[in-house]
Amino acid sequence: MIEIKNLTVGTNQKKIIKEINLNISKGEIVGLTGKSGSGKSTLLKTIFGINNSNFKKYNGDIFIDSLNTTDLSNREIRKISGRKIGYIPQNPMSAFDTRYTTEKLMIEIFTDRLNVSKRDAKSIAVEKLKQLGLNDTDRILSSNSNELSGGQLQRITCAILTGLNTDYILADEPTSALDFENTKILVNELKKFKESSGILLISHDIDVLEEICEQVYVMEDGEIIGNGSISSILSEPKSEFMKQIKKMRKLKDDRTWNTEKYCFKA
Ligand SMILES: Nc1ncnc2c1ncn2[C@@H]1O[C@H](COP(=O)(O)OP(=O)(O)OP(=O)(O)O)[C@@H](O)[C@H]1O
Repeated sequence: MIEIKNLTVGTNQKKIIKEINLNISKGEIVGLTGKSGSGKSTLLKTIFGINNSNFKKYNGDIFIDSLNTTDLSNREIRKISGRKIGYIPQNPMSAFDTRYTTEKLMIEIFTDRLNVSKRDAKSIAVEKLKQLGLNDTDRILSSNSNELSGGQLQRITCAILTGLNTDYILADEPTSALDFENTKILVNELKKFKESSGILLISHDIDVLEEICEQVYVMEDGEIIGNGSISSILSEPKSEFMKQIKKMRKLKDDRTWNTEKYCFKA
């Protein structure tokens, strides 16, 4: 289990996330939503140990399967990264080395971490890419990161982490760059993956959160202001942001209904 206890992080001038308490167990996808700038990505980066250099911890602890990772060195973080915990960044471009093709990158990671031959590593890469809807595997594998889109790079990261069978995945808006069909594919992969892993998922997509998260946390101004199922959160929205989401949802439902009515009439 990942346990976050009373975590407060920020710059010298300002606390960005405040007194966060949150748990992620294997077998569940925990959702995280909230206004832009409320601190969601900061929380994920803090858990993964890659926060901005001008940030400091004011208070709190992070435990990953009882190991206190709050003050681990970069070297120690690298050791658990990919095995115990993996991160799908919101802007994956900077996480990839543009000199590497996807094939070189995936083969290197799988041979190193899974102790398999290059041939087996390539088979795993092809299988995982296809599972994530990246069916044009020859092109994807022979491309460098600067020849691929942000959504493709996020799915490649997801393919690497599912290939490694990482214990916990922190995913920062992995569906935001995807069309409907590929969102469905990724959602199904996350659902399958949660059987053996725990996932913390940032999303603004209420339909996605509703479909795959039993527990969703809402952040505002660095604090968690509510949690529960999407239906319970929307039935008693505690902030302006959640009220807006409820309104948007109703508009969408009305539109769907109207469209159906119109189609039937026609
Ligand atoms: N390096 C930094 N120095 C100072 N403040 C920062 C830094 N990085 C982010 N912030 C501030 O921290 C706050 C939280 O940012 P964060 O990226 O965590 O928000 P978010 O909820 O993930 O937003 P979004 O939904 O737009 O991705 C914002 O006000 C942002 O301006």
